[in-house]
Amino acid sequence: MTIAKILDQVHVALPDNKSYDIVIGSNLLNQASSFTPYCQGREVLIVTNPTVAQYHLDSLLEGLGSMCAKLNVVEVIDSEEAKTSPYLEQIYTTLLEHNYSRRSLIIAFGGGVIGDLAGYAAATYQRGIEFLQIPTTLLAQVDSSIGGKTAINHKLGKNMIGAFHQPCNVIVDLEVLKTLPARELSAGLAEVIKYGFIFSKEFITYLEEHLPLLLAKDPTTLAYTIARCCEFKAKVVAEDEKEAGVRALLNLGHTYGHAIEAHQGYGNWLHGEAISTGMVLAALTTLKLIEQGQEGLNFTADDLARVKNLLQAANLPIHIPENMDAQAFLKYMARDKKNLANQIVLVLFASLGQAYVEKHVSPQTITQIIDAYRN
Ligand SMILES: NC(=O)c1ccc[n+]([C@@H]2O[C@H](COP(=O)([O-])OP(=O)(O)OC[C@H]3O[C@@H](n4cnc5c(N)ncnc54)[C@H](O)[C@@H]3O)[C@@H](O)[C@H]2O)c1
Ligand SMILES: O=C(O)C(=O)C[C@@H](O)[C@H](O)[C@H](O)COP(=O)(O)O
Ligand SMILES: [Zn+2]
Repeated sequence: MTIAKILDQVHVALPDNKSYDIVIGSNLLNQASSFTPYCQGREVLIVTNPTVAQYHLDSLLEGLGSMCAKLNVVEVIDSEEAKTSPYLEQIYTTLLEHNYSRRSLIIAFGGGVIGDLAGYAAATYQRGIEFLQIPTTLLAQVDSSIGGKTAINHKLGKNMIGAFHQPCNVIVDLEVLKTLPARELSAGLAEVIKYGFIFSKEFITYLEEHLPLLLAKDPTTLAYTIARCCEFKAKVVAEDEKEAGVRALLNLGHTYGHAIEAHQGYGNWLHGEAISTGMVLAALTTLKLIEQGQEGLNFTADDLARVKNLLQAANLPIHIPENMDAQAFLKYMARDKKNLANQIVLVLFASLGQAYVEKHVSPQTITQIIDAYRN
């Protein structure tokens, strides 16, 4: 058996006994029982999909051994479409058919789609049961498995039906990334790069220098990068669990990006791809506000070029889909969860490596930005 190794551990500090650890390491799955106490003697349901199951389920089942009092697996379809009611229903039905109780535990074993769906099932089944995150994509390891945002989509808007429900533990096994397709790795890198844009110019420079190693899945570089991202997210979630303030910064690029995902049909643009273009639009919005005379912003055309270059180096799109005009964006942006009384709220660049929440961008300005970038 390959030896399991813990490489890092990040604590998410929350009130009301909701704190938990993110355990980062290699070969953790097939010795899972050693790294999480939460399955011992519990009735456990693993929620996954056929792709993840094909590659990694045997390993996890081996790792859980006989520690669970009951263990079943439910596989939903492998698609963003899984974040809809029929698949939530599939999980509830499995739980009920096997008499799972309030003391039972759900394991979300997959990417962000599985995490959001299984997390929402856990938040709502019998008014809420515990769940454990075992994220298997880069995106899920650095972002979606942490912080307790769980949701399904609505055709009129992304993640519109959901709940804040924190996991009891997050187990990040770097080994699973070996089977992750290149396009999905790049989508995860969009959220990695996002942390640099929001919180740290030094991290941007690190990513500019280490992107080839990340794309080559170099284990040391991946481990360092994932741990730094988990730290960024853990800190902001600890400060503002339910997005009353600073947590909104994690939405950089998402107001534009979610509009792209919904308009294109969920899954056609990957989430990371949509927010890549969304972050370029956020940068263009900052530049537009500076042009309009807004003070206190320190962002230049050279910074925009760095934003675009880094995203492109990660093989991410930076252009608007051809079939989307400003009206198409505004239709979805008007329903964004951050909005206040009919005012679109955007997360923009205060400078390169520092984001802020902007409450005063008009639909006319957004139209000008999109029209200019399309041509
Ligand atoms: N809750 C949050 O805070 C949060 C944060 C960011 C994104 N999200 C959500 O996460 C979703 C995107 O997540 P994602 O990018 O992980 O996509 P995903 O869950 O669809 O996974 C991407 C693809 O990779 C496959 N896959 C997963 N692990 C694999 C592995 N180890 N090897 C091979 N293939 C593997 C999946 O089956 C899928 O086909 C979106 O719905 C987005 O809205 C949520
Ligand atoms: O954790 C957060 O907070 C985030 O905003 C992380 C985002 O990367 C993620 O895509 C999240 O699901 C978006 O949340 P939403 O509230 O805009 O749906
Ligand atoms: Zn995101």
